[in-house]
Amino acid sequence: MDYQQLIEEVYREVQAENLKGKVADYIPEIATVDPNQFGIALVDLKGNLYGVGDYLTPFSIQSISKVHTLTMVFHRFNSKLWSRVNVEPSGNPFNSIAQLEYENGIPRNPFINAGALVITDALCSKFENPLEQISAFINEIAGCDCVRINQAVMNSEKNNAARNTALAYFLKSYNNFENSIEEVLDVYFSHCAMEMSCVELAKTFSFLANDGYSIYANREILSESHARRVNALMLTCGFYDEAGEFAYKVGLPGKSGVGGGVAAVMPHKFSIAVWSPELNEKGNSVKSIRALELLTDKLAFSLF
Ligand SMILES: NC(=O)CC[C@H](N)C(=O)O
Repeated sequence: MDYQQLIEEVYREVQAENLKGKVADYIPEIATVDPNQFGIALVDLKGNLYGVGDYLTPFSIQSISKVHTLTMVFHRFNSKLWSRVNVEPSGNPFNSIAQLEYENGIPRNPFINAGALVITDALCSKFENPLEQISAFINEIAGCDCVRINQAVMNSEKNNAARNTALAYFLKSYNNFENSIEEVLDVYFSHCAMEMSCVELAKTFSFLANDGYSIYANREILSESHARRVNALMLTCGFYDEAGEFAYKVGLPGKSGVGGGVAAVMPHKFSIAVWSPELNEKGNSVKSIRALELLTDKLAFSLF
């Protein structure tokens, strides 16, 4: 399969469809990006890179960083941490608070905001400088010094933090929060405000297509069985209340962010990152999802 030709074809067809959505505006700084940008990068397991469109332009990875932070604590899978967060799809918006109350402060999964806050809290308990550790980890698995935290995006989210702050207090009221709320939120907003290009992001997901082994870090990042579990979580929970539709249409484990990025993996073949800022009403990028749907259609295979 000629991957370059494949992604160019997908790119052209998606552009011709002229799909429309809405750039996330609850983080005002994100709303300032040019909505017409669109890029695709694919990285195979030998490290060959393929790209089209704005695949070298950095963008805000937002919730996609929740896969990286989860990976950093995953070896504690059998430990106490996993009584603090579940592994079930939520069927609710990413920032929903309702479910947290009737499930006694245990978030449904690590990818909704409440669950990701628990993971960031665990990183704050584990490390003296959690943000430095997160950046160093992502740089290592990307094989380059590519992580940049966009301070304007970070401040913009911090100044519009009512919902996430409420979630954190709610977790605390159920004793499911160990550190200071301000500290954890700062680390959370900062890792969400990391910027990367499609090609850098695809590299950071490569280990998940490769049974947990990173060809960039030259080491096992997760055991094969843990890598499979992170992929299972992405498949069932990576797109919030659109996870079922993504599995149905695309059939790959993936994770979206409100910056318009989607990263996905085809186990044993490649990782891919697609970016386009306009989102549907579920907070997922319209063009990125359509591109991945066309891609697996043309490849005529997915996980299934
Ligand atoms: N889905 C997302 O990308 C949401 C991330 C964003 N930083 C938030 O907490 O709201």
